[in-house]
Amino acid sequence: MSEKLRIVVGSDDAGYAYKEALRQDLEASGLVAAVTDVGVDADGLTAYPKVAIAAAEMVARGEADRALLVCGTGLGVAIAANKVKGIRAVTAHDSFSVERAVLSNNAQVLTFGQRVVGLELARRLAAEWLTYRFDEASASAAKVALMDAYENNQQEAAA
Ligand SMILES: O=C(CO)[C@H](O)COP(=O)(O)O
Repeated sequence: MSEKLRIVVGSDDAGYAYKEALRQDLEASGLVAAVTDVGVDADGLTAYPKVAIAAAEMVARGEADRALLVCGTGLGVAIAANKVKGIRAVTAHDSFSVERAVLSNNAQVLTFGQRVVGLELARRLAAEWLTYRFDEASASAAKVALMDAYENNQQEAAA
């Protein structure tokens, strides 16, 4: 068994119910070292970019290994998380994409849309997601490195 992951979960109000269900699944799985919930709470109205950026920054700082984020479509939280340096966030609502998000793209952030995907499928996809680990020795690693290199050069040019 691979090392257990530290996972941060978050949502806006449109993703709250799924975020709660997924957090409970993660906590009960026995496959996760720690689950951190960055909100929202039941009556929370925090805009999705704030929650997504808070979660992605935890991953970028090395305080969590991955983030699982939910909004209405999954798209807004992915876009916001991708603004954080070093973060690769994807929306994926099918099993193959969830697998490739980790194995091809080394994405640390997976997002779901509560208004798009059924709860039971989201729960199953999250369970599958936990089992994958990126292989730094794989052929995909050089492709991911190209994205990192572009991002790092952009940062240097802006400095
Ligand atoms: O899905 C969302 C963003 O991608 C969010 O839950 C709702 O955003 P809104 O349509 O701008 O309210």
